[in-house]
Amino acid sequence: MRGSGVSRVPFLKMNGLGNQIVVADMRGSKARVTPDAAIAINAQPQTKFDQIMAIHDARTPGTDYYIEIINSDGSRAQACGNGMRCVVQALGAEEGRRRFTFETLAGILFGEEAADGQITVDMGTPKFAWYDIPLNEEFADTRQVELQIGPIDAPVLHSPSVASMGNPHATFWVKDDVWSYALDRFGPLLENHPLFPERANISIANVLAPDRIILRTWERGAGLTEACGTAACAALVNGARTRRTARKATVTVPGGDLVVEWLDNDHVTLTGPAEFEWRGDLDPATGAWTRSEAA
Ligand SMILES: N[C@@H](CCC[C@H](N)C(=O)O)C(=O)O
Repeated sequence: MRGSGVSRVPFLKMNGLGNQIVVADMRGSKARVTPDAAIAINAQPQTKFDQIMAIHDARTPGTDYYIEIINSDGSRAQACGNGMRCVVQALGAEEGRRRFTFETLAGILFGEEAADGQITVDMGTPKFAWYDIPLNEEFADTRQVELQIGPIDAPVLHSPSVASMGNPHATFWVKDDVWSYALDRFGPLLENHPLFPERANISIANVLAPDRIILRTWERGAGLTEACGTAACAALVNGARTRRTARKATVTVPGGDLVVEWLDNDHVTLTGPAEFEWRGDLDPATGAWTRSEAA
């Protein structure tokens, strides 16, 4: 997959539990995927994606690669759990090893593929201070913040727990079916709510048992997705600190099951699968792409 320094770079179309991922190999290239290219790639049905994971040469000693994360609206994201699993699988297949250390905007992360194909990514430590998420208003306790949607006296969704997993998340707790909420309608309003100066990923969570959460997410910069790994991590840490869940749970998202654990060292791990679909090459400046003949 290694890039050759010419203007087109190889890419893999992959998914992490249905989270649509393009892994672009920018190694050896000085180029970056432009916002216009991302929007153009996403505009075509075959390459509609949630995130591009751009693999760059390492910038920091002790890390294998620098990973840049680009949402389908062209914006940059600090973290992407499902995309990191795709990167681990892609590089593992190429390099014949199982463990990698990456640098992202969220910090240094580790990823490892087990013999059964399940991939675990250490997503770092969560942050809960209002200015770290960030929020536009000071809250001493971010386990429950004042935010609601729907009629003032009968809100449809209200009082989310908020957290940063490197990127901003709001977890709205519900006691009934997460599918009964019009997340496609409320998601964009909440993502862009003035409380979130950098916008936010918006999730609806139903805790079925201390070790089982059902979750749907409206992703910042990407919209409704089949899976959002960092949202699953945020739901688990928010669940544990509000005593709704244990520190380890299966988080069921539309695309399937993720296992999230909040370790004693404060790091959060995310475990799940990744799937290769097909490969091609693309121009990171314009988004023009070609599918390779060979699978
Ligand atoms: N799909 C992701 C999250 C991607 C980034 C997010 N949309 C943001 O802008 O913060 C995941 O699996 O974590």
